[in-house]
Amino acid sequence: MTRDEYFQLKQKYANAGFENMTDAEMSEFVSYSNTFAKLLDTVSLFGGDALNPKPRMFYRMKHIRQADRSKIVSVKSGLNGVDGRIHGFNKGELSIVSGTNGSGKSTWLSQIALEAATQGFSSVIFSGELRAPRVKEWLMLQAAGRDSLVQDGWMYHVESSAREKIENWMDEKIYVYNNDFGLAVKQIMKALEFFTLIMDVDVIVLDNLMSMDLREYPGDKYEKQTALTMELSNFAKKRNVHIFFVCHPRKSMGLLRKEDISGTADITNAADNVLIVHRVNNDFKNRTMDFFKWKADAAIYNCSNVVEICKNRDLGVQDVFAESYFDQPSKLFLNYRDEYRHYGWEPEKEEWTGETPFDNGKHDDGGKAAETGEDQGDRLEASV
Ligand SMILES: Nc1ncnc2c1ncn2[C@@H]1O[C@H](COP(=O)(O)OP(=O)(O)OP(=O)(O)O)[C@@H](O)[C@H]1O
Repeated sequence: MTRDEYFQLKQKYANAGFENMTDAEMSEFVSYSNTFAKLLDTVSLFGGDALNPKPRMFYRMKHIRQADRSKIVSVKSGLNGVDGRIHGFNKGELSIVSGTNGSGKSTWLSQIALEAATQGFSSVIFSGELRAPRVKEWLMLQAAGRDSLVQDGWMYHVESSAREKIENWMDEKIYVYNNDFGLAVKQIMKALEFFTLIMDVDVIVLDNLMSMDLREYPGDKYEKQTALTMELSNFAKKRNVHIFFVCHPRKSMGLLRKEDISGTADITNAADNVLIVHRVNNDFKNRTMDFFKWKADAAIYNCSNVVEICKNRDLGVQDVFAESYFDQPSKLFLNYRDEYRHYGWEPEKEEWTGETPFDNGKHDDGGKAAETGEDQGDRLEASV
């Protein structure tokens, strides 16, 4: 069949109704369909052929490779209640992190950069509100952990012997954007594009939407925010990084829900994960008792911060509350009160288990056993 014949037949049958076809037309149609089916296999209608590869605009089923979950690279947060349920944060995806002022968003994300570094991933942090020295100080305290801090009045400092080791270890693993280069979002995106092209970057923390200057984007406030979120989602895929994007809520009172996150629903729709960091204070207790009908003695109220998974596109997880215990001196989110989080700057050391020949080997963790992975997640849901 020539090209012209093919197009003539295609035209002829484009709007053909089977009921009006003669036998001759029907057999012509059948042979056309057969030819067409062969054409699909040989001609580059749905993408290129071996000699002339082109991206396919539409896939046929047999062209679609089976998803291989073993190829997904994910960064663990270190919080068992989160990692146990969503198996970490996949590269190529976007997470929105929200929470009221002071709930611990920046603190947790700074810790994730350390967790990532310990797993061999590198991160870039944009902090619109904290200057680079402050970002570094928080990272230093967290990396040092309780055992390598010295108290000075109400302040804590990293022991001088640990300081240099931590600094050297973090040096090419965690980068901080210099705000002097501007907070205009186009400039930040250009800088990230350039940086991720020349350096291996796995995680980007953008803290936060409100501190970015969106004036260069068209449209009203909400359209600008939506445009940025879509751009971040595409950027994460294109550059194969995981982006944590901090978005404040629209309201400052009441129990924060996914719908209260700033901007329109487009922001959370575009994200692969939506997480809310809550601080477990009296307000949180009262409002969750009211909203979820949790009991006053629910185990979740023993912890200090909760990370709520509101949306997880990959595994469909939602309504999971991951408990954490905030360690004030080191600013670490811990899985249980006396946990020792180990970061890559120091050699692995045996964690103190509290076991002596005379006790029953239990941690002082508010009555809960230390657990990891799935078990922890299951327990958390059961505990409220
Ligand atoms: N449960 C807690 N108990 C005591 N202090 C905490 C707790 N959680 C976080 N903090 C501390 O509160 C301060 C504010 O935390 P952080 O900046 O991480 O909050 P945030 O949610 O990012 O706030 P913002 O929305 O204002 O940027 C930090 O010094 C942090 O270490």
